[in-house]
Amino acid sequence: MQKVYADMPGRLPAIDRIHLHIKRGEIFGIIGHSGAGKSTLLRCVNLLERPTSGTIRIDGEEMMRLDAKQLQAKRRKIGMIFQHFNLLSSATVAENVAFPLKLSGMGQAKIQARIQELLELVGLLEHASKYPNQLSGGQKQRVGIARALANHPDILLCDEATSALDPQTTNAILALLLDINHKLGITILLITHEMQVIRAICDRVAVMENGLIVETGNVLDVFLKPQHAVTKDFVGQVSDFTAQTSSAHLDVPSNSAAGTLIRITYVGQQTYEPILFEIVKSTTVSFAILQGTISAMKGVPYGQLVVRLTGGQPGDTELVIAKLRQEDIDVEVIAQ
Ligand SMILES: Nc1ncnc2c1ncn2[C@@H]1O[C@H](COP(=O)(O)OP(=O)(O)OP(=O)(O)O)[C@@H](O)[C@H]1O
Repeated sequence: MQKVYADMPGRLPAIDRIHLHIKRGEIFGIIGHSGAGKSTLLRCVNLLERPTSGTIRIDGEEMMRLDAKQLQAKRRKIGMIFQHFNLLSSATVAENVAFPLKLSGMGQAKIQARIQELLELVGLLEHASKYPNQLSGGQKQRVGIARALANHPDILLCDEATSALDPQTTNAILALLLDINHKLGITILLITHEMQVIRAICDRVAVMENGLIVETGNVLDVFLKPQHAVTKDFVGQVSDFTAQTSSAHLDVPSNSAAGTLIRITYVGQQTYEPILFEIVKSTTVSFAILQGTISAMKGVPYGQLVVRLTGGQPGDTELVIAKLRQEDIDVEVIAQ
């Protein structure tokens, strides 16, 4: 898929060569710096922007082939939330949520019942008759979410939904999105420039630069083995360790040059087990931990250690590495 804006002749396409398949029920994140093309890509999904070439298929249906009425019906099944919430300031919370329900022709009694359900889901029942300017940013986004979910969409598009919020409120909104994904099975496609948003709730991620997707994969893989420079930069935002690949970048004392330098990556339960210690103990090798972190990705703990292995009988270092790998631990030899 490609999008060239009409008023940008001679310039690069806003997005180009996009091939993306998003699975039903997953939370998919698109990350990129300002101008990378994230908003354009997101807005192409529900045809708020029409791609210049290519197709968008949702549930097997080609969006570009729908007539106006069919498109309207399809859009009801695609909710959207925004960075600046886009609420009607002269309408109460309940009226904001009622808006899409009225558009879809629902009767008054049903609308009232649905508003109750939605406000309960987002934790705003007691604020139903307040106006947006009486709410905090987080509460406004909850109204945005309730409104987006009003017509039972299959897909929720999130356009920098937490970028205007403080870190604590961001976490609460991300937790709500995760909860909605679990409870309703709704597919979430979000764009962000914050890697911590990706780490907190996404299953898969695509990294964009200059209108192109430069890297895509499972969040865990992308975090632990970022390939592209932009991805490494984003991963560095949220990691205590950075994805250095050579010992030259590590803060290693110069008098510790001997031995083998390895990076060990643990995921899940392994993170809490003394596997390295147990394996080294069975040999004559010594080890020193030079860097280490433990973090969590969508609730799954993961950790990395940079370790120098020294001494031992010939072949012992190789044995330690082989045994670690047998335990399904990822080992990268950084320097020997
Ligand atoms: N309506 C428009 N008309 C012309 N050019 C546009 C339009 N919208 C976006 N662009 C251009 O397309 C490119 C991609 O912009 P886009 O807003 O999709 O990126 P983004 O990654 O979402 O950035 P940001 O995070 O700053 O919103 C930019 O060069 C931008 O100037």
